[in-house]
Amino acid sequence: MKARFLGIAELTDVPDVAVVVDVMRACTVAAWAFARGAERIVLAESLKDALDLKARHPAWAALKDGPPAPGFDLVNSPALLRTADLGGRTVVQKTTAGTVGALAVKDASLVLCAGFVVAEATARVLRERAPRSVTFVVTGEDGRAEEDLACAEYIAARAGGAGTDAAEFLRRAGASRAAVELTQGVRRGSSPEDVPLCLEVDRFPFAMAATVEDSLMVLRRYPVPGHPA
Ligand SMILES: O=C(O)[C@H](CS(=O)(=O)O)OP(=O)(O)O
Ligand SMILES: [Mg+2]
Repeated sequence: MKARFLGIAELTDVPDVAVVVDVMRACTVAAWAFARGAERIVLAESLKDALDLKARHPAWAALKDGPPAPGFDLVNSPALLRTADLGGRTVVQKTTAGTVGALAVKDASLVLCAGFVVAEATARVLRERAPRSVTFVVTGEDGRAEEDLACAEYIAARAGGAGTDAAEFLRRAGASRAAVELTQGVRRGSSPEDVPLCLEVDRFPFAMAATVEDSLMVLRRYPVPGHPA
């Protein structure tokens, strides 16, 4: 399996298989939303689209990054989400990087969304599918976000079958600009517990895949052989 690591702006073709990585925090938040019972996550193109969807579907939960805002029910924080009851609900998510990265590869035949919390499940899907090449979308900081690159490289190594120690990858992610800013409370709508939650390797047994459904990009749990979805 050949792996390439690209920022969103570097995507010039439609990949066959794409893994969209946003450790801090969109993909970690998405995984927690599923763990808290969400049925699906609609990835919105814009804040306006998110609010329009919420207005048309009042039972849905709208989520954005940054500070809490009128019309939105949730912020992009795993720590603040982990006590939410989202049983059976649809979440609409709009963030600066993660949701944008997923939408940028919506025409790929397989779009997985990942962070450390679903690393092995994601790698396992790749091992099973065994594509000739995988495009890792490093969503943060124009493809240079160290937490996303480290996680992408870790998943690629695991997908290659190597027995890979997570420690050095986690050290890089923990020293990233995003981790520092989240720890210092520079980023709004956050908790001091967000960084450790984003660095929990294999916290969840499921992978996450996004597909276009009725013109919306919808993220769902993706069954992993040998694990409950
Ligand atoms: O919410 C996040 O972690 C970031 C944006 S910021 O940290 O609020 O500036 O968005 P994401 O798309 O999850 O990287
Ligand atoms: Mg990010």
